[in-house]
Amino acid sequence: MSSIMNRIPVHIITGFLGAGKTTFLNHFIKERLPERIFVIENECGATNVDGALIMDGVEEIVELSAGCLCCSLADGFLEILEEAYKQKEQYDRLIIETTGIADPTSIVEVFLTNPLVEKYFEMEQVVCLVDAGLVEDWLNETTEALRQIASADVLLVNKQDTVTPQYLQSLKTQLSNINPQAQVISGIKGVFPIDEILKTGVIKPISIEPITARAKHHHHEHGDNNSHKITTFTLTFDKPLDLNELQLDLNRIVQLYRHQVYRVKGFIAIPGYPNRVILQSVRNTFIATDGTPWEDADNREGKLVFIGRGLKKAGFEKMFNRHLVEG
Ligand SMILES: Nc1nc2c(ncn2[C@@H]2O[C@H](COP(=O)(O)OP(=O)(O)OP(=O)(O)O)[C@@H](O)[C@H]2O)c(=O)[nH]1
Repeated sequence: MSSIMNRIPVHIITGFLGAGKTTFLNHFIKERLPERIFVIENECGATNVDGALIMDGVEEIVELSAGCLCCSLADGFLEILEEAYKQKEQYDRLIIETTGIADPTSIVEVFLTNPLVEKYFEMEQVVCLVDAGLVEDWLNETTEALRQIASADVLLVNKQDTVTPQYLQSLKTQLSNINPQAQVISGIKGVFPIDEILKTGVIKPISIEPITARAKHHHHEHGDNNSHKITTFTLTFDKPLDLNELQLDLNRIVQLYRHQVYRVKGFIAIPGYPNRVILQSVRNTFIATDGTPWEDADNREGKLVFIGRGLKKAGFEKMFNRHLVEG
């Protein structure tokens, strides 16, 4: 138990090319002084410039330039984590800055599914920097930007000086519509409220409730009428689900729809179990974790938010409804 208590907090900073990740990282480090931060920088390609741009005040910067964290995670990353763990007395937090085209869920996956890594490190949140002026273009032209936005717990809309206040407002609404679970904050030059950001994170069971509650406000469809053809919808279940049966289908979803489903996250009730079961897709897997206990007064309703491209709610609804059981 004590090792769980002392796990090292991990934060992922992602965001499309040039969105302001390094600028934000420097702000983070400055704001948290005298805390010591261990930074893992991932550069895709031969030249590794980001490391040189990071300000003083970090305990250590490890640069991983052998390949994208997203595409060749394998050994290099685990070795770096092992090294980071050995030095754990020397710093307070671990921050991983991904490349501008990384899929951050591949990194999240390691922290949630590798038992050794999970024992020593605690995934706190995925922070995604968004370039206010360019993000619409990136969403139209790439899939990476959407994957990053879909997997984030916090969306930091940077470079607000490059757009009008009206546009900024509509962009923030659009981002909330895409990822209803994420907190959306706008700012400039990477300056964002770190304390507020550190409080977020839906991966931790305890915080799933308020965040899903926020999703209620955007509980409508953004399918074919959305210019990016991005679909976000929420399935609600008024009864418990048979997790064993469901698991087979969940795995089918992530295999069959892996190019379309970018994120699924939420919680369900299962018969006779006292806690919410948190379900989330992380890359090609579905992970079920323990959530907060149900209170007697709760009607055990489950909710799952789907984010992807061209997903049809009705089909998923039908599939899930097959697994509804009496509580
Ligand atoms: N106008 C404007 N420029 C900004 C702002 N924030 C950062 N920049 C500039 O945007 C450029 C990219 O910032 P970085 O922090 O290097 O972005 P990054 O996401 O780390 O970039 P990559 O690692 O190349 O993907 C730099 O020239 C920054 O000075 C902002 O709020 N407004």
